[in-house]
Amino acid sequence: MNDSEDDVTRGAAALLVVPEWHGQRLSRDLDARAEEAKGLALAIGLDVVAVHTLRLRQTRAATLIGVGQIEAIKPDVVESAAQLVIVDAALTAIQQRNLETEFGTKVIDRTGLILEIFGERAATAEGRLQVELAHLDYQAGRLVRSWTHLERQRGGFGFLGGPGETQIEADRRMIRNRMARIRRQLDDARRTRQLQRSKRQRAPWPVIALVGYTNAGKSTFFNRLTGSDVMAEDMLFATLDPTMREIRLPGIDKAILSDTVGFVSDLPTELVAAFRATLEEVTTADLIVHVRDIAHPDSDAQYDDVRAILDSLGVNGPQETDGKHREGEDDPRTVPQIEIWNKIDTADADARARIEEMAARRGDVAVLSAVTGEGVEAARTLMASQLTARHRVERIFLTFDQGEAMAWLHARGEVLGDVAGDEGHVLTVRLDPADRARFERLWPQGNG
Ligand SMILES: Nc1nc2c(ncn2[C@@H]2O[C@H](COP(=O)(O)OP(=O)(O)OP(=O)(O)O)[C@@H](O)[C@H]2O)c(=O)[nH]1
Ligand SMILES: [Mg+2]
Repeated sequence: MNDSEDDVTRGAAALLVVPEWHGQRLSRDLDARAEEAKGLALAIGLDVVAVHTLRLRQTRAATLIGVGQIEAIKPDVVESAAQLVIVDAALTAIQQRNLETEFGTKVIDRTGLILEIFGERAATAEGRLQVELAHLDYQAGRLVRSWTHLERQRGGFGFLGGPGETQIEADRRMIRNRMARIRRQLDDARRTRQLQRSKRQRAPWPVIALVGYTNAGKSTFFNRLTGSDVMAEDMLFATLDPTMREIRLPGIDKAILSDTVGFVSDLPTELVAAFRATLEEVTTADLIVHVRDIAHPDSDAQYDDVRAILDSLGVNGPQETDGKHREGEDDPRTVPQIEIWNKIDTADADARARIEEMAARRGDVAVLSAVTGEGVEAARTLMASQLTARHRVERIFLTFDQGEAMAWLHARGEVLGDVAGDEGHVLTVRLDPADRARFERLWPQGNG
């Protein structure tokens, strides 16, 4: 095995292998997949010097890809002076090791790559713990020498140079202990966050969460709406930790807009939990805005990936077979959703006409360009109308000393009437059913 892997860092030359085999991710275009994988590599500063897309008739247990294909790639590894080979698939520990021997370089798979990015991007203490946990989980299954942020951080676990049994056992124990400690720390962090969130729920402002596939343009749209300057780049996973800002919408004085981590297909299972925790904000949002790169060749496949994650978060409500949004759904866990079909400026005239026609048939879609600003006003109006669409008119009695509840109702709903009696007010308020329930929790009616 090659011994130079510790030098593999940012700027390293990488050769990318994108295999495809029957029954796997057929919804995606192989070239688009190669582009995405390149984007992932770029996101941690690797320099992709060569790309090999492969069609496999069957996968090989020892190396995933075929012997002939390995032989075909080998000379290119040498010629391109690649220090690293990235395989855009999930490799077993054995496959990874065998390929490293064949190529004489480090080999990482898609999971390893995404873990690297998350490791580099996680900015909060909790985010870092989650990523480390995912990384340890991944490591535990493959106690071989490997290139990981963990090693870079802690100077290695001693996987170097084919460790003996005892060394591996010791490493395993160390990993288990560390994982247990992280889980405890994460539990603490989660409790703190829940506390903070329940405080925030008292705040009367509606929360809008932007979600979407990585690079769809969430941060660009966010910046346009908020006039702020969140990192928006042609880079996958530019945003990892959620960012929140106040915005104004037509008829809504104040709402909180939250930018979130981008989704990606085949998210490593080890990372799904970390990913979900990052997205917890989304589950308590008043409106989910799904930002899509509508001109991307894999736009539909990306849509399905995002919907699947939203399903797993439980925000899509009871599932219908056609996967369409439900109209007038009252399940309190269901968060209303709209779609932003972004990057319309990059579509050619024909595609644009088709896209606009499709959007016109739906009441929950806004077509726009976050870069040129075209369509953004209409999107703001759509967001505002969706926030108020489910509202019902309610009558609520408040005693004179319930000033805080009164202010909450004024901010959160639309007060249509206020009749003062001997003991208090009877307010006629247009309110979202979810807010009605929230109000009931905050100020239970009947005790005051
Ligand atoms: N042409 C065009 N480019 C856009 C548009 N919106 C965003 N982009 C570009 O797409 C790239 C990604 O934009 P971001 O806003 O960072 O995307 P994101 O969804 O926040 O990505 P992650 O944070 O990585 O998940 C950037 O290069 C943007 O300039 C658009 O409407 N038109
Ligand atoms: Mg972003």
